[in-house]
Amino acid sequence: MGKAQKKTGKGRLDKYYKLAKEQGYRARSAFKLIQLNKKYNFLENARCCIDLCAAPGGWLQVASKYMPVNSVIVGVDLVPIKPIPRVATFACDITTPLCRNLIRGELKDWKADVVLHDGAPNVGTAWVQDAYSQSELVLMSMKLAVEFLMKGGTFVTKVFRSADYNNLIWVFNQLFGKVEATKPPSSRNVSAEIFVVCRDFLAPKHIDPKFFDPKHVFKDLSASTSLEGDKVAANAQANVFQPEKKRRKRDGYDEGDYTLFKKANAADFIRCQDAVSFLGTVNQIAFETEEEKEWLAMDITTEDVKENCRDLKVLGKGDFKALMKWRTTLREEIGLEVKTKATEELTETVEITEEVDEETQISDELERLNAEAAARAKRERRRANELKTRTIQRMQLQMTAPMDIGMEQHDQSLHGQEDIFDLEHTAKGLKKKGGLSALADEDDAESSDDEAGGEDSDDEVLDTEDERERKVHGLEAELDGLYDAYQERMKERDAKYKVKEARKNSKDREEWAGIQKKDSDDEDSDEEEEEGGYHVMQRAKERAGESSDEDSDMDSDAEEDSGFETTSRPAKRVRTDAVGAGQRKKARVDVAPSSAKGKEPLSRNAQVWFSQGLFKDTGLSDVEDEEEEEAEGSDVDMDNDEDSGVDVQEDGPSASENEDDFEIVPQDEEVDVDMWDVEGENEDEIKQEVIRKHGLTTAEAVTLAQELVNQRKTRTELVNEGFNRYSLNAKDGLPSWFLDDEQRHYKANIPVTKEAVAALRAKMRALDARPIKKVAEAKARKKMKAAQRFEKALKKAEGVTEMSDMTEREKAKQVEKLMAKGTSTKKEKKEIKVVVAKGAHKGLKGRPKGVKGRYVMVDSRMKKEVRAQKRKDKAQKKRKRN
Ligand SMILES: C[S@@+](CC[C@H](N)C(=O)[O-])C[C@H]1O[C@@H](n2cnc3c(N)ncnc32)[C@H](O)[C@@H]1O
Repeated sequence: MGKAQKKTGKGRLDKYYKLAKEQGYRARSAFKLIQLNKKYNFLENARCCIDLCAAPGGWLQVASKYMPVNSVIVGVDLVPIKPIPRVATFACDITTPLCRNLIRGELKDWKADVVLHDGAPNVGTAWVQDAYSQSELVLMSMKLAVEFLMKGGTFVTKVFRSADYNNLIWVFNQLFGKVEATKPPSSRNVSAEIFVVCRDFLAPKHIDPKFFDPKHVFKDLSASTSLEGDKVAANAQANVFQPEKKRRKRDGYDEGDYTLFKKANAADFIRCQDAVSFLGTVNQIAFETEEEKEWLAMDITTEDVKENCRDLKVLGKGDFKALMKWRTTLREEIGLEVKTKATEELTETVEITEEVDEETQISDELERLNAEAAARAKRERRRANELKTRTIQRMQLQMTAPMDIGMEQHDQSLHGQEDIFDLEHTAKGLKKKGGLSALADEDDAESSDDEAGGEDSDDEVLDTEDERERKVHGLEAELDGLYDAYQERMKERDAKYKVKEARKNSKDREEWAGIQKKDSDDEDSDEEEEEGGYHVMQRAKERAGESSDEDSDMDSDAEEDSGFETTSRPAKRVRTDAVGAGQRKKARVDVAPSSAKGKEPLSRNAQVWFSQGLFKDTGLSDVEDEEEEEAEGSDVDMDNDEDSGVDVQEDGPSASENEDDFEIVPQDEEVDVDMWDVEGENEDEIKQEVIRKHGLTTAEAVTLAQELVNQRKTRTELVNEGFNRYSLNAKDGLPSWFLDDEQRHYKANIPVTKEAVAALRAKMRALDARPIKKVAEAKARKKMKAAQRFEKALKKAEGVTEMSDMTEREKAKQVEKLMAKGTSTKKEKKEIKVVVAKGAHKGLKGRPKGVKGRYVMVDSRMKKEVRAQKRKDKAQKKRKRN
């Protein structure tokens, strides 16, 4: 038995208890209604519902959730119900006329589509209604139901499988078209409750009042009582003599007695007529009264007897015999002489039983001798299977027999929400909360309760195991599929992800970790990553066709400045192809000087070094090669390019080939796996592409170049170092999520020198600092005009100094003025006054009085008159011509 299994109170903390807590239902019974509704769908279309015996309100919560908004929901119970939105509640006894009136007041003229009843008499409390048995309560609830139900309505009620059961069903059948009894999976097996769903209310005009009269409905009960009594006795005997075998109580529970545990007083046992039946029906004999306590203190009441009285359900044959002997002795002691006869009878019975036992023992022994080995093997097998089942249950939480949870496996009654009965999900949820073991334990308990089922469990377990394997495979496949789909979606939506992918691809192809530079540190590698991101971003943009004019400006700028001409050129080509033909021409003009400039920053040493044969293959000597290419290309394109004498662009098929050269090669796992296959023809091409593409644009490449230039490394060393522990990392058969994870966290420590990083940073900074082209042009224009003004001022100043009729002081002043004017960037605006000649001034020539500085004379009508005059002149000219 599991530790988490709280069996107190019928194992209250079961999965539905937990689910109810999780989902905010007030009672685990809410799931009973959910499951009933899932099966019969009576809530979805209901507009009015009455819940009789509704406290604490679990069913009301479900009704409120599943019924359409604005439906009328009324809940009644003896105890007050905490408010629930959209639900009217009141405390009342459903068997009283007051309750009827209250419901009527609440419903007004409405009729109910559904009446629910989950009532159970509050046995053991002081309520008046205790007098009512469950069956009577059901009958009362039905009485209310038929009063408020509309034709075709549904009545759901809980009944206990007692002797009244059939009578109740008969009555239901008289009033409803369809009557079905069902036990929802959430109803505990140990509970005798069953739910009857009565649909299609016939709404007869006249209902026989006898249908609601318990005396009438249950009238044949007493007749069957003696029969029942016999059955109970027989059952009890069976319980006593075969305590290890639980007999199912198929005849229902005794009226008002729905508990399994029974305690009786010792006096009852001693004084009862049928001690055997007594022992078969009672679980414990208690010594509570003074008299009984005296019996307890007597010598004949041995420790064994006391122990046996504590738990009668585990009595062995010897125990039983001892208990019966004790009873007989005690009866004699207390002088129950009148009963002596009966005692003798009973003693005889015991003796007979003893004889039967001896026979059974002999046959048992024989049986044991014959089948001992087989039985033991079977037992062991069963135990192993039980263990397996338990493990599987724990793993899957799928309930070995789906019927344990029944229809809820695909419960959609939660309106498209997560299926609470889909234990795959539920299990996960519970697992998180540590409820898994509790669930599994509960299942264990249930399975151990049901021992009879254990015999057939072999096949079941095997099936479950196969199923489990299949399930695990299925889940894995599903997970893979989901992961792929997730990646696809990420690619589609997330530009950043594209960039990351591109970076990943390029890194995969590089796989270079050869140079072990001691002064490299984490910071450097981080910087390298940062730097690499820019280029990857550019490449990703190019692939996605995102290049813009601004980008192209940046590129051209970059190229002008770059000391890494070889690498920036291919990027340029791709870009120029991407833009339109007109732009291409312009771009080519930009390229020409940059390529010429590009060589400058390479030191002589470097140039000499890169011109070696070694770099012919690696692409680091591409400067010259590409110049040659350009020369050839220019011949082809000369005709098209009027402005440019230089053309680095090849049109036609060869151009597109080149274009392909600079596209990111889709990541091919084979490339990684076969990377050291010397005979692989593609390998060199791929390498060349990588080199051409990256060249000295990455910090690693710069480091590598430095190492080579400074003769710290030879080619052989470089190649040897290429074989490292990372190079043999085969990726065959590994799931993609694992590879992705590795990609993210398992990084080769690529040594990068600080110098390399600094060089690339400086380059980036220079790029960032450069203004865009138009601004630069405007600035240049401004500068040029300033220079022109200055020159002009200088010339004027020279003229001033040469003047002989001016004093030196005057000359100095004049020159100063001129120079100030020449260097000033501000343009002086000449203020012109507009003077309207009015009155006496009209037609006057010369400066009008009181006006200083520049002025212009205007007439108030001048504009119109001038235009009119022009029109006239024009017309005259025309006439003359004609
Ligand atoms: C099992 S509970 C109902 C649980 C409820 N369906 C839920 O989901 O929360 C049974 C209820 O019946 C109520 N009850 C018993 N006899 C009653 C009566 N005569 N009138 C009204 N309520 C009664 C009890 O007070 C108790 O709250």
